[in-house]
Amino acid sequence: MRTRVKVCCISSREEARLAVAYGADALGLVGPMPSGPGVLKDAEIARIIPGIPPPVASFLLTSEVAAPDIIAHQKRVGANTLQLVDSVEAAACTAVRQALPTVRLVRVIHILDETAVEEALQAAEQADALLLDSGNPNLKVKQLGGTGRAHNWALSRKIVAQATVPVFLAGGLSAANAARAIEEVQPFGLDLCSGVRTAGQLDEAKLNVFFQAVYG
Ligand SMILES: O=C(O)c1ccccc1N[C@@H]1O[C@H](COP(=O)(O)O)[C@@H](O)[C@H]1O
Repeated sequence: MRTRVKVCCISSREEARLAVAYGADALGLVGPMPSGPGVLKDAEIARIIPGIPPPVASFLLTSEVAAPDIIAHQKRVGANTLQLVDSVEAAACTAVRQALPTVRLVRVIHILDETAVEEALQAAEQADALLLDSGNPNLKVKQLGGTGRAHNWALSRKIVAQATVPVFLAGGLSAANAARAIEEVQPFGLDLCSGVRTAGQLDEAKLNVFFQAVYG
């Protein structure tokens, strides 16, 4: 199976074009967050999304947790996929699905310890895909992604082996560890932000070596 790639923290139409040119299957646009390097204003996200060609998916990363707020966020920007980076109740996910039946839901699980395995398998019941990242929602200023850190991939492997939906692996990925991540975790897709950036900008040379590492 071909490993899909999502390039996150897209900050302009030019970055979107570059990531798609190298083979990105999905682009991530980061809405307001308590922390992280890739945050954009909703108006900027709404300007970038119409430039993303089909069939490339547009993921809106939202830190909203209440159904009306998640729905309103999607409507402001028009993404076809919602990446829920914080902990969202099952009932809220059901309400979002009912209100936005054509929008895909990707639920993020931050891999802190073994309890993440059960959390992920339960979250999969209200998700089109899971995304395993390395944030820490328990901190005073929450980290909900974009940390540049890898987590315990043995736990991610357990989730991939048992999940009923596709699983993306994120957190500290780059050309240096992409092949090992694919071999050890066998995810549906890889998702990365800082590993293809230099001084915050999408770096074509890093994109090139990353895609070579993934596809050879
Ligand atoms: O990048 C951010 O600013 C961000 C903020 C809050 C939640 C998620 C965020 N980005 C996501 O984090 C992963 C991993 O980032 P990295 O590769 O470790 O730098 C990234 O792919 C985005 O999905």
